[in-house]
Amino acid sequence: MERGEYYPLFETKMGRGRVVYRLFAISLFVAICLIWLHRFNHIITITTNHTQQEEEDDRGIWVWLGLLAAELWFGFYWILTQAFRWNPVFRHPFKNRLSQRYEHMLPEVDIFVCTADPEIEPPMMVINTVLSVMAYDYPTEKLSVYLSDDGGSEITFYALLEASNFAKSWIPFCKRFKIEPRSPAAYFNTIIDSADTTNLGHELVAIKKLYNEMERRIEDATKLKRVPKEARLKHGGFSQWDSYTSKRDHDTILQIILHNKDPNNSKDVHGFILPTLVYLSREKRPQYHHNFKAGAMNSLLRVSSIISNGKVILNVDCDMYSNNSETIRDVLCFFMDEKKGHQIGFVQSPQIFENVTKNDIYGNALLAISEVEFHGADSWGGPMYIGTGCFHKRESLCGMKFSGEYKHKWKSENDLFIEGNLQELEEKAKGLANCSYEENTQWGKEMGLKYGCPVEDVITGLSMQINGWKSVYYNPPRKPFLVLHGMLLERFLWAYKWDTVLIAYGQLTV
Ligand SMILES: O=c1ccn([C@@H]2O[C@H](COP(=O)(O)OP(=O)(O)O[C@H]3O[C@H](CO)[C@@H](O)[C@H](O)[C@H]3O)[C@@H](O)[C@H]2O)c(=O)[nH]1
Ligand SMILES: [Mn+2]
Repeated sequence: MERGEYYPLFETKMGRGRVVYRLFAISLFVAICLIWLHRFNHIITITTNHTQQEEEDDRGIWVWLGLLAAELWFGFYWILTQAFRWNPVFRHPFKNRLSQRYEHMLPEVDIFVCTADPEIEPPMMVINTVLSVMAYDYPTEKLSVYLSDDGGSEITFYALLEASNFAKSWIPFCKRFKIEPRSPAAYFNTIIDSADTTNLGHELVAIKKLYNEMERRIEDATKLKRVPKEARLKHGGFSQWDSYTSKRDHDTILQIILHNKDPNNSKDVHGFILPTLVYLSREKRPQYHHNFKAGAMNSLLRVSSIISNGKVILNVDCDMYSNNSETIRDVLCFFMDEKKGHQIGFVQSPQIFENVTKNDIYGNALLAISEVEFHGADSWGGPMYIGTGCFHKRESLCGMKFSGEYKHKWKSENDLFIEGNLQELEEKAKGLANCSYEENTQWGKEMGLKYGCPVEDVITGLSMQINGWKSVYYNPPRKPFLVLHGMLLERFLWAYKWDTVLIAYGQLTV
């Protein structure tokens, strides 16, 4: 970069075919107006002109009024939706420039994975998501992965311990062979599909064997609903379940599984540091409302603030794995752009389903939203936050308001200083995930995710925009995330969600 010259870290391109679409939209609008006019005219004629066919017309008027009402409504709705189609924009990050300029001062990134029920969301699925995000192409010492388990399940914890061991081989394998995607299950599926194993040879066979062994142990434990005795004896973390009564009544369970302060256990097979990995099951008591995912996310925000305090936060549901290992770098191009980056509060990527049938005759893939409407929203201050596959600046999520003077300082060093050893840190962090912590605070109102709404993500995103932040929609050809098992699992989850909504609004005790 020459002195004074500014090369942006991303560019925004207008959608092609805008003029054609606008002509089409205007012609449709004229047509809608003509239909309205026609209805009005006819209704006025038959109400004022009572001379001919009076009886017949009187009966017909209700049909005409009904049609007018329907057409007014649909026309009005159509006009509103044009905002999403009028000016679609597309974002293109330049990650080479990011590396050139900021490779040595890339920020810490915290990744929050949420799970809530080991039966609906099997531990194998959860750890595949965790492994996929641990294997991002990003300096591992700047990456922390937190699993929030609202199911408080020992099996999920056991699976995560297994995953932390497997990661020691998996992460170097991913980086060495630059494989995609980095969820082991998804990757092995692509291998079966393409049968292209020749260049990876015995290394692939070895890693697949390790994975299969781990899978068998976890599947066995899941089926038996019991953690193997040896595992329990080996890891002190299981003792935290001693005081456990039920999923809705237990102390905070928190375990820092991998951390660079624990040198014996935090390195991969080649001696390189692994990302920090933390298991959290926040305290639950029957007399306190847990506020579903929003409550879990807010606990994670506080707990992570004293363990890694990443300035950028990625939130994914456990049924959605990372499909592109470069996504963090791409997204940082938006946040770190010297001119436009300051105001960007969050970067949302689409929810794309892994294996929707090719023709998708029922429109299950929701392509109109992900391929058209969100691009349209992006030109009006940005898309909504849809709860998963979203990167936030910690400040925007914690309720800070954006003002014109605000400039984010990306420092080369994290300002977090950890006193004492890991046990002390765990104890301190547990306190932040207690039920009573939020009493008489702004959590759930002005800070963190908002409570009291089944679509907590949408209202949280809107309030960030009210606070002055803009958002960006990032939808590259290789999708950043894929939702697992297509719609089948999603259908189950919807059923489960409506159940939780009914519980919330039916005032049943939870
Ligand atoms: O008490 C709870 C309930 C749910 N979850 C997790 O929250 C996520 C989303 O819940 P789910 O039941 O799967 O809802 P969906 O309708 O599939 O989720 C969509 O809609 C939600 C509400 O708008 C968003 O929060 C999600 O991110 C978005 O994927 C899942 O990972 C759950 O494990 C918790 O952590 N605690
Ligand atoms: Mn879901």
